[in-house]
Amino acid sequence: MADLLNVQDLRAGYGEAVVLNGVSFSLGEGQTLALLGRNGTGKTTLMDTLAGATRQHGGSITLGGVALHRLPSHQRAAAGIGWVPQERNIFKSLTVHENLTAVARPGPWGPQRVYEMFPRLAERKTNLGTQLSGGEQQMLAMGRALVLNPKLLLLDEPLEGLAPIIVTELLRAIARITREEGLAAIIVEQHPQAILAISHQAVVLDRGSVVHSGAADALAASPALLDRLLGVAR
Ligand SMILES: Nc1ncnc2c1ncn2[C@@H]1O[C@H](COP(=O)(O)OP(=O)(O)OP(=O)(O)O)[C@@H](O)[C@H]1O
Repeated sequence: MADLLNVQDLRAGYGEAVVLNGVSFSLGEGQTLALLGRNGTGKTTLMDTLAGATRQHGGSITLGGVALHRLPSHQRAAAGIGWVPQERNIFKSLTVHENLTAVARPGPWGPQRVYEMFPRLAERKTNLGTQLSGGEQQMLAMGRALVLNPKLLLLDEPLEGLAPIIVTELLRAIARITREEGLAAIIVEQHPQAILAISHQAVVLDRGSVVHSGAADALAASPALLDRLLGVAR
């Protein structure tokens, strides 16, 4: 299978500070990768670096053969990165529908398809971002990334702080988008079992380096290894 994303010997961080030190991995088209690790190990820094929001000190990132290194964030979106940051960053003064139409790019994903995926958003089309619950904001943030018609979706802790019923709804949508619709994704999660269950690959970071890389189902089936890598057999 052809690689969609190739990360080689990546060094990146904030200003002069280097957080990621020699990170390498690749991801095939249509594959989902669970990005795991204890707190503060560099997961968000890696997502932000793929999206162009940190300082890259060395190494390379290619998406579909295109080098991303010199591209600013908005050009990476055009190159195929659909980034859903931890803070969600929706436009709070715009309506749900305006949030989606403001960034939509040509392709199979448009606002209508987002509403089919997230019926709650369809009901809130004319509500402002400020009027949405945390779960609805997360759905809108994902919808906004989807209407960019990306090649790779980056989801940074999409389930954090949400009620169990919303977590179930979001997990079902994420599984549909990745497993059924075949969109490649990298998903960061603190509680890995649910994400490992829908991922093909797993990468574990520790202190800015990759300490484990392999099949997601093998890691999910190894509580002792999960315990060693993440601290608890979750
Ligand atoms: N804006 C920033 N400026 C400087 N250092 C930062 C910044 N953001 C994060 N760091 C540092 O980078 C390191 C990695 O943090 P990062 O947020 O990437 O980890 P993480 O694995 O995503 O953690 P968590 O699970 O807590 O979100 C930490 O030492 C953190 O203090």
